Amino acid sequence: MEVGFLGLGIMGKAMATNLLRHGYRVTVWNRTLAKCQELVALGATVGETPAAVVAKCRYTIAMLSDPGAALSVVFDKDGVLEQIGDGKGYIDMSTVDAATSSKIDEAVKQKGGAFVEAPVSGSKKPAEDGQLVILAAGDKTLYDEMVPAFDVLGKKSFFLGEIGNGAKMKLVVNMIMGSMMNSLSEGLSLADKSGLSPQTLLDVLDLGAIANPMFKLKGPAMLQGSYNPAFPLKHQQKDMRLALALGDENAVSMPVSAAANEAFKKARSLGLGDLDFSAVYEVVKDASGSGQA
Ligand SMILES: NC(=O)C1=CN([C@@H]2O[C@H](COP(=O)(O)OP(=O)(O)OC[C@H]3O[C@@H](n4cnc5c(N)ncnc54)[C@H](OP(=O)(O)O)[C@@H]3O)[C@@H](O)[C@H]2O)C=CC1
Ligand SMILES: O=CC(=O)O
Repeated sequence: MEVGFLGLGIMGKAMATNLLRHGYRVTVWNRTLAKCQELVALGATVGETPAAVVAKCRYTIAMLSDPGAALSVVFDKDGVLEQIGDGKGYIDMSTVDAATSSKIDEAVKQKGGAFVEAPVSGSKKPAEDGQLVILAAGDKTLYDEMVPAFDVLGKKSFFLGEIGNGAKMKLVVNMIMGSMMNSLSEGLSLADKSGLSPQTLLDVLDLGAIANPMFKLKGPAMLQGSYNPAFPLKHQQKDMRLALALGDENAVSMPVSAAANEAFKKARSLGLGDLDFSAVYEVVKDASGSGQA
């Protein structure tokens, strides 16, 4: 099967690599074209523009940073819309809001193509290991055709019905994750400030009812001040912002998430946006007046 892949950031690179390893023929495009070379070394071919990739491939997957990028790759000159049409499918796996997905869906359908939104839960390592959780919605026929590829990329796919449901599910999940990261940061700060060992706190957490892979993976690195980006903080803040907008639309009060969003915003303003989202700890530590963690 030949697939196109647009966007070779942290996630896209790992996902396209997995497809190549599983025997897919993959044509890649990235805004910064030089990033395609690593994939070429693994057997990919390069399309010069999103339109060129769609012209060549029956199915094209996108994994882009945010709503602006997702829209630009579809609607701008040399974009997806120029070549999408009958018999072609477009699958956007970026984390965006439902309105962005709907705009893309309508435009692709108007041209005779099919569209599935399929954001993913799981970060760099699950992407490398083909262990993502895929939250798909939209055209069911295209979804069914993509299941073999989704099975390479992930450990489980959910089909959630109409367009927008995948985007909304992803935003709810990441809203919870962002709040949990803030809560962990406050806990580590409080432990430190009150004379406890933050590492012992992590050990205690790991044995109890709120043990989870995120605390286990990120906690020790946070104590080292090590924030090599798996999930960039700027993307987590984008997800908090979009989730809060969804809460606004539905008149759902979310004070915990709103406070977490402020901490991520503050971290961005301090230039931490390209670090891992766990770098929000630096902001929480400062706000609590905590010393060394
Ligand atoms: N990292 C993670 O753990 C996870 C991320 N996600 C989501 O997946 C998506 C990708 O994340 P990730 O790979 O980490 O992000 P990166 O920041 O590593 O990569 C972003 C990609 O988007 C491209 N891009 C950005 N702006 C534009 C634009 N205006 N036009 C065209 N291309 C653009 C970048 O191109 P260029 O190389 O030229 O900058 C790059 O290919 C995001 O929506 C994120 O929220 C979902 C689950 C986990
Ligand atoms: O969107 C990020 C993730 O870890 O999932």
